[in-house]
Amino acid sequence: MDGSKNACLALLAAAAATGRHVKLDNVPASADVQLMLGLLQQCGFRISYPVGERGSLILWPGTPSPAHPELPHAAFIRASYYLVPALLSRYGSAVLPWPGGCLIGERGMGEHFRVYETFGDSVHSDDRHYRVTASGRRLGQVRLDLPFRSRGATIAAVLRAVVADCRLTLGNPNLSPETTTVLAALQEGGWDIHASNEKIALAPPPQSAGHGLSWWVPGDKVEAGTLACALAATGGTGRIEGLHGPDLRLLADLLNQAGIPVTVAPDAVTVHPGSQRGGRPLRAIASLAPDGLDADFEPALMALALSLPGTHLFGDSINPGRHTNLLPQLGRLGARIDALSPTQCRLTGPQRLTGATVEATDIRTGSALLIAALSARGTTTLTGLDQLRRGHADLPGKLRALGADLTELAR
Ligand SMILES: CC(=O)N[C@H]1[C@@H](OP(=O)(O)OP(=O)(O)OC[C@H]2O[C@@H](n3ccc(=O)[nH]c3=O)[C@H](O)[C@@H]2O)O[C@H](CO)[C@@H](O)[C@@H]1O
Ligand SMILES: C=C(OP(=O)(O)O)C(=O)O
Repeated sequence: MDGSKNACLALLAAAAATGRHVKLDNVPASADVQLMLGLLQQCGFRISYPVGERGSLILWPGTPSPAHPELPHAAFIRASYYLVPALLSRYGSAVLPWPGGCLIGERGMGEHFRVYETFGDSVHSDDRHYRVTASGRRLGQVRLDLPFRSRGATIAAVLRAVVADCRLTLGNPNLSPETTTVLAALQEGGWDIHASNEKIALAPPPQSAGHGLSWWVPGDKVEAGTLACALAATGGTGRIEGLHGPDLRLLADLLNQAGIPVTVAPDAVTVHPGSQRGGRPLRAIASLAPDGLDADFEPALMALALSLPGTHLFGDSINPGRHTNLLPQLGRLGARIDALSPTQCRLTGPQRLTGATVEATDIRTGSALLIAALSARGTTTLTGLDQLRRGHADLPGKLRALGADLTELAR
């Protein structure tokens, strides 16, 4: 299993915010991570790759570029928003194009802006860019409550407190594995952090000049979940290693309830042989609530459900354009799915799918289509591989390792 793209992007921004030398291991070779590294270099951060250590890099502050660079490529990834704190610390302001990433509906930034304003920063935007300007005021303690548990806004608040060298009390935080990975990394650097579902309380290290750090990108839970669903959809068995097992707990519970025996170890998940009969229908509703289903698991579960008996229910109101992307593509394979609303749908399985040409319109639509294609009769051609490559180092290669008959036609 490669490292998680979404955890890695947050860790890279956290490393930049600390201003220290950080060695990062298990960095996935995904396009979004490469793009983030390029953005950091444009701001003067230096990166070296230790010889013979695949997936490792060392990031250090280098010399800031004399002026805030134009960062047009930041428009291609959602996680460029994580760079604001490091840019504020380098240049006193952060000017970035509106973030991109998966086109899965309206993806606001208002909570990020409210975070910065609570720190005393001013925010201005036009139709192409947003600009955050640091107040320059010395802060002792910042308190705020998020209205909903945004992962991006939670990490933004934490990293803003890191560069302000101040205390933070953040109510109603997001504590997804991507967030707790950043919190654990900062704890290693001396930040005093207490996190619960009610709040994150953070205090800076006693001395600001700190030692170098060594962090590990956790295995990609979404990639592992995708592989587990692919195994389950094809009646296969296999063990997926190199992940943080608890990150797969909820997905494993859903599969077990659906009659697919799955066990979770501290660093692996195993899909066992078993019949899919007698299981309960899947109910996969994405949620930002503590212990809610991560939205990025839902498309793979939908693809799996097409091979499972029963009437299954799905919802993702966090990413309101997800179903708009996914349902028509699954439809090209012959899937019959009832859209109950733009963000909720129902399907009855098992269904016979037939190979066709389909498009990975976003990362998780691409992986769901690979799962559906593996259980379809005939050959499926998947286009839009750049989306898959944004999120994964080599998802097709891992599916091949599990026995999939899958060839990449062109790079
Ligand atoms: C790089 C990364 O980790 N991306 C993940 C992150 O995206 P994303 O950054 O969208 O996730 P957040 O949890 O921060 O936000 C969820 C949703 O809340 C809304 N919102 C968020 C912030 C804000 O300031 N204003 C606002 O309106 C947006 O519609 C957004 O789509 O979490 C999503 C939901 O789990 C995942 O699908 C994405 O894979
Ligand atoms: C939605 C995703 O990514 P991003 O937020 O970077 O667009 C994803 O990883 O599935």
